[in-house]
Amino acid sequence: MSPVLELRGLTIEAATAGGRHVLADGVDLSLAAGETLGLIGESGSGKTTTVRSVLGLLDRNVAVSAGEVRVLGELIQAPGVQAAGRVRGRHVGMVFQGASSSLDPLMTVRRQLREVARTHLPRLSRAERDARIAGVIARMGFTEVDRVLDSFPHQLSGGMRQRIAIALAVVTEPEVLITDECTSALDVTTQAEVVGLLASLTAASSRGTGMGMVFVTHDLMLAGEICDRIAVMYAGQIVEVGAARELITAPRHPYTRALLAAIPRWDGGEVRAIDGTAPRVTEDWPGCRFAPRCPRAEQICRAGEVPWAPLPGGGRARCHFAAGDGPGAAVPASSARR
Ligand SMILES: Nc1ncnc2c1ncn2[C@@H]1O[C@H](COP(=O)(O)OP(=O)(O)OP(=O)(O)O)[C@@H](O)[C@H]1O
Repeated sequence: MSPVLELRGLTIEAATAGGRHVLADGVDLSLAAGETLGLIGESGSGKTTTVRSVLGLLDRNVAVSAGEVRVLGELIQAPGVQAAGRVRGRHVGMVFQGASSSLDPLMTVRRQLREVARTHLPRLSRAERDARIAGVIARMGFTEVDRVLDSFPHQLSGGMRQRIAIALAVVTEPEVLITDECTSALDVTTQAEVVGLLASLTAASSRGTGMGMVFVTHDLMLAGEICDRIAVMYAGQIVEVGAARELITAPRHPYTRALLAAIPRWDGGEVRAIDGTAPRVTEDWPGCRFAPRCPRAEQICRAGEVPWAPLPGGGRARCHFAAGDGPGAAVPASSARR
């Protein structure tokens, strides 16, 4: 089956006073119907820029300089092509961090949902749209549907508002849902509720509407819980992609391994912060971008473009040493010999 969302060689640049910066560099990703793809990486790695390009919501000084984005096979972003408006809201839904605070405080939930439905589902009758709206509120786990629909945002809790933000994104039954740190501002219990809800939406829709989800987060363990596959982004490049379980239990790229080592553990195991900071990338950056922070980097890593290495579990990693023996054994051949 063809992917619902496809990014091919997507390169996004920003024009700044300090010159051109590459915010996303040759990003290749695809999302199948009903699949949840995690996009993870440190702050500033380019996750938001990448997904905003799908929505056509890039800043004015930022543009796609190479590659393309397709939704349901249709070209919506490429150099000189900006057609995301054709799919945004109808075929691609979005939920951002703090999305609940972007609800209109002066409109009831029902009115806000009606506006979205009227804009994107003009062929449905009013009765059909209202039935769709009541249905989506029930799917969000609300039992008192009319009470919620007649509420103003301030009458609802933060977690309820976030569920309304999700309802607004999925009421059109989009084929693609993009969520960007949409649970970060919530307390742990509410976060668990919202994550469970998102998981149930894609699980249900994989039999029904086939909605695929891109789940942007800096939280690798959360991505592991909810995602089928995970793509790890570093300094504008995807450096490892694989099945979620495989990637977390047997990470191959040193950056993925470093991210895992930086997660606090219950068993008192050592937590290792990643030394240094991610670079801002200008146009010509030779070699592996993680090399300056990588404990295992060798001369070859700094020399030129690093090819993708296919991994045993079906994933791939952009590291010369990713195919080493054993789980996570992405070590240079010379170190391995020592
Ligand atoms: N309009 C802009 N002009 C110049 N640089 C920008 C612009 N927007 C973003 N950037 C830079 O692009 C890089 C990637 O930012 P982006 O927000 O995509 O990263 P992120 O991985 O989503 O980070 P976070 O998790 O903090 O949201 C950062 O270095 C950021 O400063």
